[in-house]
Parts: sequence; structure tokens; C-alpha cells
Amino acid sequence: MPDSAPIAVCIGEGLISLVAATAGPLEDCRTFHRSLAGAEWNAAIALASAGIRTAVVSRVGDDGFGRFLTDELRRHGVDDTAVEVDPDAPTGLYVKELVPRPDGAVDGAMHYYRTASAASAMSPDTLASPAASAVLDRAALVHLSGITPALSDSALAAQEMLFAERRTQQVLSFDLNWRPALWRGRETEGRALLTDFAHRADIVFCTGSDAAAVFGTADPQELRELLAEPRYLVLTDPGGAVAFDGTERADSDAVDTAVVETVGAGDAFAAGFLAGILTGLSLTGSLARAHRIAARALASTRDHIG
Ligand SMILES: Nc1ncnc2c1ncn2[C@@H]1O[C@H](COP(=O)(O)OP(=O)(O)OP(=O)(O)O)[C@@H](O)[C@H]1O
Ligand SMILES: O=C(O)C(=O)C[C@H](O)[C@H](O)CO
Repeated sequence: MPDSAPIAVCIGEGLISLVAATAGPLEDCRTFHRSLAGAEWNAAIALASAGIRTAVVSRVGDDGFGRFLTDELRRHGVDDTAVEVDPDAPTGLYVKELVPRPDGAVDGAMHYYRTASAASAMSPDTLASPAASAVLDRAALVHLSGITPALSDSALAAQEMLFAERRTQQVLSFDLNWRPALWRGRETEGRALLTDFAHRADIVFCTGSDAAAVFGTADPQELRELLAEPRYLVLTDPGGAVAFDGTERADSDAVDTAVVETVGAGDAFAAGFLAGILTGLSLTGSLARAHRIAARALASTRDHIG
């Protein structure tokens, strides 16, 4: 592919995921499974693996975790030239604790260690760097989420700038990703900000539960009336998805699959749908591709991509 070919650009925080190897309180867990996480980075890897030329704009620390994350991008064919390395701040991470339920199943409890991380210092300057400008100037699609605006005022300003100064050729994709833990004490502001981004995006993804939490309803038809501006609106839940484009509504069932790791299914789903739209598939075809890629994510601890 020529270097000038249009690309998809994903912007957000890459994280280290440490998943407890055993169920029970963290203080008793000795072993953790490490992998790459971060909604927009998961989506970038899944997009690249689906054959879409993809770059990430972000920041990591000058540490082993940051090097692991950027190595993973490159290993999957994602352009990491616009990932800045911060000598003074660490790479963010989360720990997933496995909390046993009385019925024998386990729930995952996420603990974030990302305050003052390198990526939370993303700012309009990050987007204006020569490396970021080079990929953004060629971006046919920019994929963002509701996580970045929760990270810091400067990260929020960066996301505002992307919407305000969007290049004419750019499609803006926005995954709502409501993370109450990141908005604690300022939930009302968070809901208002994410609602505003959702109105201004071209493609909006959200889960039914996040839609209920942010927009006050999970009913697809009501949501379409509420969010009339985005060309595509895609609502997901573990059983399936509903998608709207300018004219059509498509309903589809998820692929029946054994679930190994639930976190990240939505990111893989979004990437599959975007890959479908970018390669000219129909609404129904894009949903089918999304479910297939999400099912692959669910079936493995990490290599959900591809
Ligand atoms: N148990 C499941 N079985 C089959 N497919 C699933 C299952 N859970 C999720 N999926 C797939 O992933 C898609 C998104 O699921 P969901 O709406 O639960 O997002 P999510 O996993 O909460 O997102 P996140 O990435 O934010 O964790 C579904 O539409 C489906 O394609
Ligand atoms: O919750 C976040 O901020 C993350 O990005 C971590 C996970 O990778 C994400 O929740 C999956 O969508």
C-alpha cells in the first residue's frame, strides 16, 4: 500500500491489563496474566488485523510496559509512530480481580492504576506533533471513545479539538464507553460531555447498559430519535446488536461462542463494524463481520484480533 493511502486512526490510552490468575481477593492472588488493553488500542489492533491500515495516536511511559504495548501494536501491523514516549510519567494499567459469586461463577472487578499516567497527559499538543499530524492528515476514519475525555482536562481538550477541527474527509467514530469509575463525583458533567460527542460523531457505538446510564434509555428506536445526527448508530448487548444508518434498521444476533474473556468484546465488535463500512459492506454485512470478530475476542485471553 502506498504511504499516502488513507488510514484509520485510533486515539486513546493503551493500558496494561493484569488479570488475576485465581479467583479471590487481590491480596491473595500471586499470579496475573498480562496483556494489552485500552478500548481504542484493542480496536486498532482488530482493525489492522481485519486488513485496514491503522495508526494509533497516544502516549506511553518510558518503561517496560510502554515498550510492550508499542511492540504489540507493531507486531499486529499498527503504525505506532504517533505514540509519544513520556520520560516522566508511567504507562497506565488496570488489574482485574475475579470475585466469586455464590453460584460458583466469577465477576470481574476492574481496578484502575492510571491517574497521572503518560496517556492522561494527552493534549492538543499531542495531536499537533509532526507524527500525529502526518497520520491525521491521511485519516479517512478517526475512532475515539468516551474514556479519553474522562482522563484529564488536557485529554478532553484534545478530543474537543478533533471534533472542532476535523478534516473534511474524516469520518468520526465514537464508542460511548461509559466508565463511571473514571467520572466519580462528576457524573453529570461526564454524561453531558459524552452526549455532546455522540451528537457530533458520524458513527456511534454503545452498549444497552451504557445507553441507559448516559442517555436514560436503552430502547433502540428512542435512541435513534434522540441521536438523529450520527449517520450510523449501533447498539450492542451480549446477545446481539441493532444498527441504524440513514435509512435502514438492521437487527442481528451475536455468534454463539465459548467465552474466555469478556473485556474488549465491544472494541473488537466496533472494529469489525468499521472494517465492514470502510470496505463497502452493507449494514447487515458489517454487523455480521462485527459479531465474528467480537466472538474471536471472547474466545481467547488476548489474541482476539485477527
Ligand atoms: N456472551 C457473548 N456471546 C457471544 N457474543 C458476545 C457475548 N458477549 C458479547 N458478545 C459480542 O460482543 C458484542 C458487544 O457486547 P457488549 O455489548 O456486551 O459489549 P461489551 O463487551 O460490554 O464492551 P466492552 O468492550 O466495553 O467490554 C455483542 O454484540 C456480541 O457480538
Ligand atoms: O476501561 C478502560 O478504560 C479500558 O480501556 C480498558 C479495557 O480495555 C476496556 O474497558 C475494554 O473496552
